[in-house]
Amino acid sequence: AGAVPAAAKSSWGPFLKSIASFNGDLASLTAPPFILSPTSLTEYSGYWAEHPEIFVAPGQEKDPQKRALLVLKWFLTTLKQQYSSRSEKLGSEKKPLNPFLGELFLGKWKDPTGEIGETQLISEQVSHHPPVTAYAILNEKHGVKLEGYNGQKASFSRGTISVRQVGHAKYHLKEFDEDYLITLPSLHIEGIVYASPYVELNRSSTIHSSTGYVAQIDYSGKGWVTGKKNTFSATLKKEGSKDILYAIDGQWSDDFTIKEGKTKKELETYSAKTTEITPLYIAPIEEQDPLESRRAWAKVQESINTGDLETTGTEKSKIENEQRELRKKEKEEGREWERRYFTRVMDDPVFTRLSESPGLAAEEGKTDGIWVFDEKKFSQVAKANAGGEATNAAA
Ligand SMILES: CCC(=O)OC[C@H](C)CC[C@H]1O[C@H]2C[C@H]3[C@@H]4CC=C5C[C@@H](O)CC[C@]5(C)[C@H]4CC[C@]3(C)[C@H]2[C@@H]1C
Repeated sequence: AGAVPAAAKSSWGPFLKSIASFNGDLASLTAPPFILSPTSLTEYSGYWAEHPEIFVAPGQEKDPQKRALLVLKWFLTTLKQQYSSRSEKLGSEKKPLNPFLGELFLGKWKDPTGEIGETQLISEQVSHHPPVTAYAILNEKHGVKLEGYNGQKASFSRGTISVRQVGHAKYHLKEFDEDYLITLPSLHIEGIVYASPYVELNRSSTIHSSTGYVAQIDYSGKGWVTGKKNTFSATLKKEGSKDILYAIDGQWSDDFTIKEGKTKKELETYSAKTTEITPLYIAPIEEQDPLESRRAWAKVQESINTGDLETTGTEKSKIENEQRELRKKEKEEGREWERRYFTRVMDDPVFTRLSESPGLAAEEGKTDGIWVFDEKKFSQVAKANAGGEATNAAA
């Protein structure tokens, strides 16, 4: 991780004091300027499919057991970008912009080859207090749909910030009418006292398939055997069986190897470091909806990038004041902000069926509702936009 300029270190002291009285709301932390990222948290939903070819691979596999392995492999290949891409690119973990209610982040991974087809990203901040981001990633050609939502419950102790993720991801294969319920790993931020924070994943997470396969991923961080960071070991089993069908071991930010459960035969080694990611295409700012992150935060992002703290402050307050006005008006009119692509339900059949599987502590999804992608709303927006284009063309 990059060294922190001495001057910046001086602001680290007050920051460390501020986290000593940390109340669990990450957005409330007064992060020092060098930790502020110009990226909004709504953009993090894109980390789920930066290798579209791996994201759609299960849709082309006829054998259900191999499909379950390909879903586990895809999940593991998303971890490096999810949890260490800021450290790799920017020298340390950063504090993302805290999205406002209704903020959108829309993009697509194009496919010049024609084999993968286009993969669309829809990310929406469906709650501000507490912050919850819902997302859907759609690939029509292979009938693959990922939908999910996540929030964070954070605490601070012994010099590290621990984050439990609330929510889940649901990977659906249309051709096989198959679902995979994915739980989100807990994490903690190491290196805070050295003013060079980075994420390490804790404990374990699971993937339960409607075909009865269970993947468990155990994150051992600085493995006590290897001493290497980001170490994990994963197994794929049939529900109720002790037999390991496949075992995957290694580092989610580097290499990991897929082995046959019984024979330990090495089937494949994946290199997270060398596998190219596909860039996400985002519409130019002038074509974006005012609610889209990079248009809404443009002035704040600009001032963070130029280190102009004062403008960052004033531009952020403008957005926060606009939001307060909107909430006040909604309250007076007795209505709630209309989410554009997602709906909150108290029960989701797939979630219920798969979360009954033993060992899946998914109770948090049941407390204040589950956010699901609303196909009806999506097609209405698409029609409205298409209509819009048509009228522009007509004009
Ligand atoms: C916050 C003040 C400060 O300077 O703290 C020092 C550090 C920057 C720690 C706080 C921030 O660390 C960031 C890491 C962020 C998570 C990274 C990846 C993901 C996966 C994604 O799928 C969902 C979101 C999630 C969990 C991010 C949530 C927000 C985190 C914890 C940032 C912290 C504010």
